[in-house]
Amino acid sequence: MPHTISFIGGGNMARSLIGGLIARGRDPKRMVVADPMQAQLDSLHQQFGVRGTTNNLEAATGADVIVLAVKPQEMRNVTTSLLPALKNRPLIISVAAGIRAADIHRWSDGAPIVRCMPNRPALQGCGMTGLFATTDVSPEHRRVAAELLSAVGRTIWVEQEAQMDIVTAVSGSGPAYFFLLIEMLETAGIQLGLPPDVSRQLAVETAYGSGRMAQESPESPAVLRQQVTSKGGTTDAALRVLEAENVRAIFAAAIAAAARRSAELADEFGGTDKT
Ligand SMILES: NC(=O)C1=CN([C@@H]2O[C@H](COP(=O)(O)OP(=O)(O)OC[C@H]3O[C@@H](n4cnc5c(N)ncnc54)[C@H](OP(=O)(O)O)[C@@H]3O)[C@@H](O)[C@H]2O)C=CC1
Ligand SMILES: O=C(O)[C@@H]1CCC=N1
Repeated sequence: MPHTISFIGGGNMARSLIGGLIARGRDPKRMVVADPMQAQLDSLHQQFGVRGTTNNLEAATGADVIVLAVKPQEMRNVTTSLLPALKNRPLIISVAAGIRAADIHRWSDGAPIVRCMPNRPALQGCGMTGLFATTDVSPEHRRVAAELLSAVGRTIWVEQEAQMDIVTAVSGSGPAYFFLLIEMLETAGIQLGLPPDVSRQLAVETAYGSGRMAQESPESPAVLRQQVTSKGGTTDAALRVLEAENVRAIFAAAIAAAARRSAELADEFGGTDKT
């Protein structure tokens, strides 16, 4: 019998996971979602047929797996409010940025915790999720968490919890960097004289094709880039501008800022535990 899953928080990330799981055959009747906004619950019900409630405790009671999909700021209150539902030791999966396993473990009175950092393309079944669990989490619970997230894309375990901050910066936030690049390509195309719909299509399909090629090709992204870049040609002209403007340093600083912010969120809204 597949697990019953309770989502606490029905926002963007929960929507991506619920939609991705249902599209890949999970039974919406074995899921429930809790959110304070009735409109949010109605929209999830309409789109995916999943039951909603504004009562977190009701949603969590009897679930085998509880996915905490609220903002890091809410994690402490939400977890402690679920305590009566945690007596049967359901698995807690946290997708919250930053918040450390030891803090959730403490707030939940010792529940097994797997931290997951998925990303929004989970909705399309092509998400990327980094997972981390402390050594006391059983192989069975690790398997359940990995299986759940594998249903909506690829998964990878990290060994050190601090690496989850870096996963968050690279792949959790990562879709936003690619969307920004798509926006910038689209805008540049329009400014140079293309109709907006033509420019949008060129930008989106180029991003899709490049991602697929990077995924499927045995070559590294650096080699694939070189294969597009004819000496003295158009790509070379563009890349020279990007390198001269220090695009690599800009991206390195941006991603470091995201990783730093993840660690800060843990300190601000978690506690002092560091593992
Ligand atoms: N968005 C993304 O791409 C990713 C997000 N994450 C993580 O997922 C978590 C959720 O992010 P995201 O989905 O973007 O945020 P959203 O704000 O879209 O979703 C959070 C939802 O939780 C609801 N909520 C607020 N308080 C409570 C409460 N006490 N009990 C139940 N539900 C509550 C919010 O309602 P209301 O709006 O009314 O406050 C909102 O609908 C975060 O911790 C984030 O770090 C991880 C990976 C990627
Ligand atoms: O921006 C955020 O904090 C969340 C975590 C990763 C993606 N969105």
